[in-house]
Amino acid sequence: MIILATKSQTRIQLLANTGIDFKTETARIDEREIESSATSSTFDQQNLTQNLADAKAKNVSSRHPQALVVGADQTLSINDSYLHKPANFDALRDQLQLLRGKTHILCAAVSVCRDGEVLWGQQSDAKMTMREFSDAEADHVIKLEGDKLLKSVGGYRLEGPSIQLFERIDGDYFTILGLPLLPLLTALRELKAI
Ligand SMILES: Nc1nc2c(ncn2[C@H]2C[C@H](O)[C@@H](COP(=O)(O)OP(=O)(O)OP(=O)(O)O)O2)c(=O)[nH]1
Repeated sequence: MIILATKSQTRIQLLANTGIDFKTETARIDEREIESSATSSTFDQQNLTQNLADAKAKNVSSRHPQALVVGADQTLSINDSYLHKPANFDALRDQLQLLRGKTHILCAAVSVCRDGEVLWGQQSDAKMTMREFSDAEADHVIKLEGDKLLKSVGGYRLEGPSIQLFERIDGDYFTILGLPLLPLLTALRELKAI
């Protein structure tokens, strides 16, 4: 049995769209605690993101040792600082203004675990360059998308009207949505899970 260790509707939909049969369970970890203990040393977004994905997979695997558990995480950095899912619409507007006209990095990591042991993991980055959009343009996107934007680390959903806020995107679509799907499918085939 495959378990996706997430509460993310985006990740659930991405994996469901593949036709693979799986169950979901939320990982019970303190992401901020893991992040704060990591950022005391050098800034290493890939390593932090992979550690978070591993931690989510291991946490659920501890409750389902026979299952193949997939964990994933996504971090956003700009100028070596992390941003997180906006808490409300004011924070969302502030975050979009911070990202406006600049390039930020999305890193998505995925991990496959069984009986508490990480069998495979990989992460990938995407470089996201936003336009110098106006406040009115941002408000229009927020009006169209609503609180779904608060569930996204960048405060945007690439597959929706948010795309109007972007100048350039360098990276894999699935990485941007938070689940490096193609490497995951390869790993699941190699593990004879699909
Ligand atoms: N639909 C959509 N979702 C996005 C996009 N960019 C990021 N996201 C979502 C995917 C994840 O749900 C979220 C990244 O935050 P996390 O990695 O902390 O995951 P989250 O807390 O949502 O769920 P999880 O930790 O897996 O239970 O942002 C996008 O362009 N479109």
